Amino acid sequence: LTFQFDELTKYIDSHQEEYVQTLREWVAVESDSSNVLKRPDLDRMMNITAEKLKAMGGNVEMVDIGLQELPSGATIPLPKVVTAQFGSDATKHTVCVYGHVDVQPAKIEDGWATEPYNLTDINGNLYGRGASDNKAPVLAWIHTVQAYQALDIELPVNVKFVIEGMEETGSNGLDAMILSHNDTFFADVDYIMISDCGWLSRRPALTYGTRGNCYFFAEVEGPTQDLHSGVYGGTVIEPMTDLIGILDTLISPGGKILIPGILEAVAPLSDEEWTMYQDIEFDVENYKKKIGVDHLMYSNKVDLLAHRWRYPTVTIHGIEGAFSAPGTKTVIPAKVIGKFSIRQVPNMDPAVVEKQVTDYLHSMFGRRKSPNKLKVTMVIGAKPWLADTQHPLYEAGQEAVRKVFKVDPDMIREGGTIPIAKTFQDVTRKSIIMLPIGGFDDGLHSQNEKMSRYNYIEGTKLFVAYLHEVGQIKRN
Ligand SMILES: NCC(=O)N[C@@H](Cc1c[nH]cn1)C(=O)O
Ligand SMILES: [Zn+2]
Ligand SMILES: [Zn+2]
Repeated sequence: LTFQFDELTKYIDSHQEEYVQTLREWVAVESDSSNVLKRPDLDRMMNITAEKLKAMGGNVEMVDIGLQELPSGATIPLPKVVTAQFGSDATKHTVCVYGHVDVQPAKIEDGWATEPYNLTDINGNLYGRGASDNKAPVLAWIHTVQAYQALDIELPVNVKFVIEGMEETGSNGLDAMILSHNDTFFADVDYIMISDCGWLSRRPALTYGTRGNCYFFAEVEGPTQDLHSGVYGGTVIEPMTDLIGILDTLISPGGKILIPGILEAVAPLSDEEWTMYQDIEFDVENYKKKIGVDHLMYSNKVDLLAHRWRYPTVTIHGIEGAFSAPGTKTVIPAKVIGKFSIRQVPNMDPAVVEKQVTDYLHSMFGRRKSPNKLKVTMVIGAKPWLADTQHPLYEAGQEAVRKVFKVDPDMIREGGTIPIAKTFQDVTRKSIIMLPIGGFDDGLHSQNEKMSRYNYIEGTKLFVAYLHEVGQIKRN
């Protein structure tokens, strides 16, 4: 079978506007999985995804994954997971592409230069929430199959899809779905492909590790209702003061995690890793410029990469119930919920971390002798994932990158989390590769998230080439 790469890339180039228009339609759906009020939009996004795959002749199912329990105790249906299958030739490998079409929240008031849900092209950059994370990569995979179909070129592998709508909130319900479909949908899958991350620089990359994440709520409850801070201040032991006090014991100003046991679990950095990081092209000054800071926790490349990829960190995200609007409300909030997360790395175990954090916060709170009530809950416990870079999947990735971009890819890890990656690895026991097409400066989860046309279109070509390369891997 000769590989008709030129025909395929020409087809992709000539359909660029159509691909951008589809991305525009997808970005217009406010599929924010963290806000239950947006659930109808998220459900609509899952339907749009399923319809797109059906229109291409895929064998599509919308899998019911049960209910989501809300903090109030009420339940709502989780968005359905879309599965699809193209081809079932037993002589070929079967790959399964995983992606998500839910997004992080975004409001123009957060400081966006353009409407977050109106895809806006500025100098070849397509700005919009979810453009890079993860709608364009999912579409690039779909367009890959479509390009083969349109040119009547046989797919070199059978292609399956698993597209979910809860990734940004920890992939609720997906673990159980994978377990229950392991002997059916996943039985003939050979390899799993994920494109939900970005390059480190302008050089294309292959990703072989992600951090996990343990996300906590620390709720401090005091009076039965909010109080006037002048009338009651000085007499009441304030929940917010307690909360800030205990949150401040999590991490030192220099970035050292202060919770006993956490750092002890971390796999030490090997000499081999140190050398690998040393050889990676990473411009520290550029990195600082991109995020708009003069100083970082560390000044040298290896420390920075190691702390981005393979050491844990604590981030305090916000406080629910706190006064945060513009203006000067003089209130004592009655109940506040501190939200923080701890990125996980080998050999940390979320179940152990949950106990370490809960015990530690209760002991710090105990020292305050406060009459208020503290409740600590871990709401997400996602494990880290690490791949074998010597696997033929990675060789195939290198070959495909060379074919499309004429360079060797960086071999990188990702500081973010794909909560389901480790479950795929443990339950299906199939090899996984992460094949990013996002740019290093896409602003994921941030204001002005974007996907460049270049990455979107060349990324589609990369996937086309990659399927060919995977088709070449010898079958056992
Ligand atoms: N694109 C991957 C991504 O952004 N994943 C989220 C998943 C997550 C982890 N904890 C809560 N959500 C991330 O923040 O890494
Ligand atoms: Zn994502
Ligand atoms: Zn994300």
